[in-house]
Amino acid sequence: MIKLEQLTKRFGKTEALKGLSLEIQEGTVFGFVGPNGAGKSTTLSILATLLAPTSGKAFIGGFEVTENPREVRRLIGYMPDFFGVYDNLKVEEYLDFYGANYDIPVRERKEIIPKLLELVNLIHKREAYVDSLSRGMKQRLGLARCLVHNPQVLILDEPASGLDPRARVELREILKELRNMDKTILISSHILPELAEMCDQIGIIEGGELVTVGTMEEINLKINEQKIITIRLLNGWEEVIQMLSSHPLVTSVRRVDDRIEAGFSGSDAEQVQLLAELMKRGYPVVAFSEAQGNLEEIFMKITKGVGS
Ligand SMILES: Nc1ncnc2c1ncn2[C@@H]1O[C@H](COP(=O)(O)OP(=O)(O)OP(=O)(O)O)[C@@H](O)[C@H]1O
Repeated sequence: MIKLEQLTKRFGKTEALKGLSLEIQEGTVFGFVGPNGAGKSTTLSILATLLAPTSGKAFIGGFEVTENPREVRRLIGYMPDFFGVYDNLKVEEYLDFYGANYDIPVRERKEIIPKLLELVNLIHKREAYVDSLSRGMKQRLGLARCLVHNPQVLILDEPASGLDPRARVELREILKELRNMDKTILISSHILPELAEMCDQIGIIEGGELVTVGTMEEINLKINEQKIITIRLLNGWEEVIQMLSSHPLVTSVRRVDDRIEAGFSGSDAEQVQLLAELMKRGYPVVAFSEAQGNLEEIFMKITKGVGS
């Protein structure tokens, strides 16, 4: 349903996307995760036909986004990460305005809009001014807006950002309903756990490149496979960093303040061996431990390690 082929995008000297390739099957809820500046919004804007790639191709439903933008726009509903201000527009009028933009006849709009407001739990706010809505309500209205023309594909840029836990649960429930309606949904976030429960598949992007793609189970496995070992020394930092860099089970090494953080893909026994090796060589190890962290922190460390 969605296909990216070697997509690149340059903004002057900044390479926002460096040859991104990805395929998303119909009916999938796909989570696009990465730290700030990873290239998520750039990718979604290209798919939404708002930005042209520097090279490469992007297809939705078989239509290439730069060659057939009109067909693509009919297929997609796009929710940007930023909401404008809508003085003096009521919730219902707001949706009616967007429906008119898609040339939906008045009679149909009168039928569709209450249904959409039911779907996003805003029917009780139909007469309220858009500006008076809470952030969570505005996000849900944004969702309703991109559903006005009944698109098959939804592209949602950071829809959960700035929402409190309850508003997030509500959003998740709506996405479940949309999934049951067989929509293909591409949703971005910089927080992995935020997407973990609602997505069938996750793609992690960093520095304009795809780091990994898989089901949440597969991603969890990868994360668990890789431990982060923290080492503190009295001295000899450079030598230890060099030794670790050439160690076959060490996947990344960096110095952070008064410690070294090393990505390690070995077993517990191999971890013991690594420590033994450091001791044997006489390095003054003050501390050697596995970094504790929640899913999010570990994810951030891994993406930093892989991207740099
Ligand atoms: N219009 C622009 N002009 C110049 N540089 C840009 C522009 N848009 C994006 N960039 C740069 O491209 C890179 C990717 O940005 P992008 O907004 O796609 O990242 P992101 O993953 O969506 O991050 P965030 O979560 O912060 O929105 C960044 O380095 C950003 O500064």
